[in-house]
Amino acid sequence: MTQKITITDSTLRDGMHTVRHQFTPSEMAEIASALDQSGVDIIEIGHGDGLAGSSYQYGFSFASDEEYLKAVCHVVKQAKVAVLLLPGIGTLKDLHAAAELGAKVARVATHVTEADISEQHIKSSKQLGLLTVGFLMMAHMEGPERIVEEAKKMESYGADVVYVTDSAGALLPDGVRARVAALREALNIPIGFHAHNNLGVAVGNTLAALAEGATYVDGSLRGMGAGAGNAQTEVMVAALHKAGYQTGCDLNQLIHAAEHIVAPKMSRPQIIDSVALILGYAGVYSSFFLHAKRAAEKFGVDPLAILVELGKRRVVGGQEDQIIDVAYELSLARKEKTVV
Ligand SMILES: CC[C@H](O)CC(=O)C(=O)O
Ligand SMILES: [Mn+2]
Repeated sequence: MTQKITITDSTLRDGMHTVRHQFTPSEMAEIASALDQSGVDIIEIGHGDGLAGSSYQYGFSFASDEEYLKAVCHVVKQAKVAVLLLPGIGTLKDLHAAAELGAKVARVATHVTEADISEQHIKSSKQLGLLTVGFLMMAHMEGPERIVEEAKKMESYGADVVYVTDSAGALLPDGVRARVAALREALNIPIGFHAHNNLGVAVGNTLAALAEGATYVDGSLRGMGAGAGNAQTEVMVAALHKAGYQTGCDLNQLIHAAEHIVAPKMSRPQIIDSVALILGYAGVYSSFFLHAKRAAEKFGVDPLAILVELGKRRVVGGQEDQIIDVAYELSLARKEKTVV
C-alpha cells in the first residue's frame, strides 16, 4: 500500500495571479466547495501574494482577506483552508485574524536563503494551532546543502512541513530529486513540493519529488497560477493514481470542477507563452509575469529582454521595483542606439 499524499490546491491563491486577484468571494466559494467535494486535503485561498497582498505594489484584489475567508470557510466542510503569509507583506495580526475566521493551515513563505525571517510567524502559527508549512521559494537558486540549512531553521521554529518551492518553474526533475532527497535525509518532518510549469515539467517534477519521498504536493485546477501556472491538479491527480499513489481525491469530480466551474472564469488560457517560458529559462519569479508584461508595454521594450536581465541580476520576490528599473534602462539603451 503506498503512502497517502496530501494534496493542496492553490487555484484560489496562486491562480489569483492569473485573474489579477479578481475572483469574487462567491466565485471563490463555488470553486472551494467543488474542491472540497472532490476530496482535496487543503485549499489555499486569498490574494496571490498572500495575506495583505492587496496593495499598489502587488495589485488590489476584488475583496479583502476577511471577505474571502468568510465566504470560503462557510462552504468548506472537510478540507482545511490555508492562507499564505509572506513575512513583510502579511503580519502576525493578519495571521491571527485569518485563524479566527477559520483558516486551519498557514504557509509561511520566504526566499530560499531567508528562513530566519519566518521564526515568529511559524511560532505564532503553531501557537494558534494551525498546520504550519515552511515554504522555501525560488528553490532553484540554491543547491541541496543550503536548502537543508534553511529548512532546518524552519523545522527548529516548529514547522510541520517544509516545501521545496520552484517559484520560477526553473527546476528539472534531477534538480527536484536532489533537493527533496537532501531534505528527506536531514529533516524529521514531511517534505512538500510546489511546481510551476514554465518549462513544461510541473507534473513530471511533482512525480520526481514523490519518488524521493515528498508527501505533500500542490496543484491548481486547469493549472491556474503565476507564469505558466502550477501542476494542473486534475492532471497531477490522474498521474499520481496511475503511478499507484493514494490521494483521496475523486478524479471525475476534479475534472468536472476544472472544466465546468473554473475554465469559464479564467481570463486567459493557462499556456506556456514566450514570457512564461523565459521566466523558467532565466529563473525568474513566476509572479513577475504580468508585472513584466505591463512594464514592457509602458516602456516599449521586449518583455523577454526584461526577464533575461532580471535573471542575470538574480532578482527575487519583493524586488518588483527592479522590473521597472530594468524596463526603463532598456528603453534608454534603445534610444541611445537609435540616436547613434
Ligand atoms: C508571491 C508569492 C508566490 O506566488 C508564492 C508562490 O506560490 C511561489 O513562490 O511559487
Ligand atoms: Mn507558486
